[in-house]
Amino acid sequence: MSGKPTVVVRDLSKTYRLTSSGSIRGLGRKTTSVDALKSVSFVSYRGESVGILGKNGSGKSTLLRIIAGNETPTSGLVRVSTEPRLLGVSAALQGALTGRENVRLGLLAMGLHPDEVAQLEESVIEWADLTDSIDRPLRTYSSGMSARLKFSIATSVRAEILLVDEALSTGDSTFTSKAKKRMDSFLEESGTVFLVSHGAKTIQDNCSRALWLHEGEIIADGPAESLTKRYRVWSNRAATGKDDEAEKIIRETAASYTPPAIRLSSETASR
Ligand SMILES: Nc1ncnc2c1ncn2[C@@H]1O[C@H](COP(=O)(O)OP(=O)(O)OP(=O)(O)O)[C@@H](O)[C@H]1O
Repeated sequence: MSGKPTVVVRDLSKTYRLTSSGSIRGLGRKTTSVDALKSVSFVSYRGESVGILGKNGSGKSTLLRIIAGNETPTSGLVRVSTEPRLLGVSAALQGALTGRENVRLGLLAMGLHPDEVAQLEESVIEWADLTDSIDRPLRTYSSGMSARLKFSIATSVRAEILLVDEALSTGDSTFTSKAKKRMDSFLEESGTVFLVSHGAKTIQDNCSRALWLHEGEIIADGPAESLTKRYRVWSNRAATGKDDEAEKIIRETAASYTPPAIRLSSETASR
């Protein structure tokens, strides 16, 4: 990859510590910890669409939240070329407000001036294909309609780094292909898209590169086409109870992965 680096992640780890009241009268409170990410390293470049694959609880959303700056890592380094925009289907839109009010609120929340909001509003609604229902409360929308609206709001303003958490798997096929076009035009303008999914197909259809997270660690980083094929085989073995075979795939995949050695130009310069 010859483009400019957009996200640099080095030795990133995240441990959540949970305290529970373990016994009567709060005596013997227990602290447990979850290693959500373990020494994750990679560099993304302009023009790349990077899929983050992995089973439930493998650390995908945690990684995205840390890149977005919404969460602090326990250790490690994250550098971004510009402020990333995180687009997640679970992010807050207000059910009691109309679609239009949500568009305004969303755009204002993204830091736009009210004049810019007024200028963009109609195009956001049009892209989401919600002209007829835009003045209805959002809570009356189907999940596909909400996903379209959210995607339209979040992608209406250019960002060099776009982080998408599962949004594409919520819509119907028309929306999925529209969303893909929008992402492609974004990539043509030299952005980087990160897309989180447990669905190999979503990643295969939308990404050039994939990272496979397993229990908080990257076990593969490579072309989406070949990596998603391997992931599918693993996923099939795991789902059909062929645990030994699934485990073997994980072991072999992890064994052939070498984390990148990352040195920042500032570090090189100081030598
Ligand atoms: N705020 C939190 N407090 C405690 N544990 C957390 C928190 N957020 C995530 N975790 C734990 O960290 C691990 C990774 O979670 P994360 O949501 O990043 O995984 P994921 O791959 O995105 O999962 P899914 O595909 O189910 O959304 C899980 O074990 C999860 O329970």
